Amino acid sequence: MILDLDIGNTLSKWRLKDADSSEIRSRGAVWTREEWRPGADIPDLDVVESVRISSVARQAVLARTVTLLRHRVGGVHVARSTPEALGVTNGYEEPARLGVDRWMGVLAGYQLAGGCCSVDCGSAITMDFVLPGGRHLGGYILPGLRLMKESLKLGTRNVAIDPDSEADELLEPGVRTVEAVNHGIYMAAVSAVNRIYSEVCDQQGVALPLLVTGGDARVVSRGIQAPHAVWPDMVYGGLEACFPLTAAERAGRMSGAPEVPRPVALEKIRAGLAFSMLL
Ligand SMILES: Nc1ncnc2c1ncn2[C@@H]1O[C@H](COP(=O)(O)OP(=O)(O)OP(=O)(O)O)[C@@H](O)[C@H]1O
Ligand SMILES: CC(C)(CO)[C@@H](O)C(=O)NCCC(=O)O
Ligand SMILES: [K+]
Repeated sequence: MILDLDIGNTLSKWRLKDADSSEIRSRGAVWTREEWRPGADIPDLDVVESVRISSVARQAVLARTVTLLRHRVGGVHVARSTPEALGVTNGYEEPARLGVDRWMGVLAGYQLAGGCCSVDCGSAITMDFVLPGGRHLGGYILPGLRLMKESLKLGTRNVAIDPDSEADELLEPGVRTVEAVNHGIYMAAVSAVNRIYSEVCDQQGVALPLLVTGGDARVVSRGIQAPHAVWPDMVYGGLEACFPLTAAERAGRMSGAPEVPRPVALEKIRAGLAFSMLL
């Protein structure tokens, strides 16, 4: 079995992948804490042959996790943000400072769709752009839905947006605090994603495929106007591409990769931007 780990600021996600059949056997999430330990909610390490890790937690958390795993597991692969990988050049002035979860998303997106915009709706919402040809431009970081809600300190943090809410319900003015906050932060997030996507496509003169991942991907997706695909395993896709271990991975296939819809014509994106400026 292969253990894939995506250690975020809030949650550490894991999945177990069968190295022979490439099937995902189990998955879960635990709070990111001081130390990552196998336990009731974490897989049994006895069945694990290799581990692949993407971590944006404090260095000490990663160091302890790796030390613990090296005692028990043969191959431990830790992803890093590098100046170049898999045909993509990192756009950051200091490439190592780009969050490795973003870098994994960019590499997975590029492998799947070529030039693209990758959006990760987690503790933070990040957007990254790669042009066809592989130049990563850099991106945007904004607070995620939960952080925006907590920062208001209105006692609404535990009332999450129902992921099944319709986008047009969330557009309406709220008539209770919880509703006003939920609708407000939702609009802040989706307006930013829609605007940034359109602006960058306009500036670069290319309509890019759009991919969305992260804990809040499903709800944010409902408000994204451009054609896009939700890919919950996008960060894991980057790990598969960087450290291919199975036959399918060596052939360039990433588990759970979605069909990516063709982007709308650039003229349509530009017309949308021009229209919103007129009002
Ligand atoms: N059980 C959960 N605990 C916390 N957040 C959850 C949970 N389920 C869904 N969410 C939502 O997922 C978001 C966190 O997404 P994700 O799991 O991608 O974060 P993360 O990996 O910790 O983020 P980051 O990588 O930025 O630290 C929160 O904003 C929250 O709204
Ligand atoms: C922005 C987050 C927190 C998103 O998980 C992560 O990618 C990170 O810690 N990045 C480092 C800063 C940067 O990417 O510029
Ligand atoms: K994340």
